[in-house]
Amino acid sequence: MKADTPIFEASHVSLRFGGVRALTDVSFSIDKGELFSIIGPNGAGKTSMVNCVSGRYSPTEGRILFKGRDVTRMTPNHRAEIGIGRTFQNLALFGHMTVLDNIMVGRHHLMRNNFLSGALYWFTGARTEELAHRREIEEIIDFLDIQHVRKSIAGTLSYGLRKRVELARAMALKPDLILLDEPMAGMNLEEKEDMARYIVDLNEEYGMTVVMIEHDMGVVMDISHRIMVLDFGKKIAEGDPEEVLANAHVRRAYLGEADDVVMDEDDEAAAVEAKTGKVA
Ligand SMILES: Nc1ncnc2c1ncn2[C@@H]1O[C@H](COP(=O)(O)OP(=O)(O)OP(=O)(O)O)[C@@H](O)[C@H]1O
Repeated sequence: MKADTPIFEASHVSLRFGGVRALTDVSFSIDKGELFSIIGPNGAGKTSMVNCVSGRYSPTEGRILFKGRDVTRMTPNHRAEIGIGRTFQNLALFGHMTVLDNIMVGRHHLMRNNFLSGALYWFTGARTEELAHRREIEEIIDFLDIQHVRKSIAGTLSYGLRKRVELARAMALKPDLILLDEPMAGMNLEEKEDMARYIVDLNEEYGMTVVMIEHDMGVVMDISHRIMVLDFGKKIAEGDPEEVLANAHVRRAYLGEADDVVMDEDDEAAAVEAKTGKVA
């Protein structure tokens, strides 16, 4: 990858579900080290976009590039292997397993050796590998302040702590790009503040590029370097927090403010579609 190649690029991405247009011709790019947020009203296409990045959905049209490589048709597992990690809007932890085991699950693909393979374990370097692996996991556990619950069963923890464990699992994959789907959802103010700090630190200290969907505008404006705004599946604005806040399209989409932006025919059609689920 050339030094100036963006770590991620979406080029003219459209996504349809039958007659519903979830995304229409969305293009954007993210530089290595950015903390990039995607915002927009309900149904704007944020989750659809993130799913196109993670590989859960394949765009109907357009291309997805990661580190300069075309990954448009690559499976989510393969994308995870090359450095795209994610958390989910709804928690996806194994509730009956311990915190530690949940985090280890995230790491399996990184391990060259199967460390359960008996005698080979001692002679193949698997043991050294496992020790290094454990050390890194413990570092992440310390980083997210979850030492005190490492042996607890995940399903018994508070919601805020479970969100943190889920973040630990995604971080354990050592992704270059981490997708955070509503990391503050359902949290109280204190939990939100903690989570915001962890996200800034994982971006700055671990050097992970972050793509975040979040409904809490205070947090988004506070920690994002750049923000893309979607409305009815289209990109309506992109820029730093100040630019986005000052943008007339955004004010209308969020606050219902009248402005001098006139909807074109496609916008009207998308609006009808979003309300009725039918292509106009
Ligand atoms: N699997 C699906 N099948 C059919 N339609 C879908 C599917 N996923 C999303 N959509 C539709 O695509 C549009 C965009 O949805 P999406 O979930 O991406 O929006 P969002 O911005 O993430 O919304 P929210 O903030 O409510 O989570 C909506 O009209 C939605 O109903």
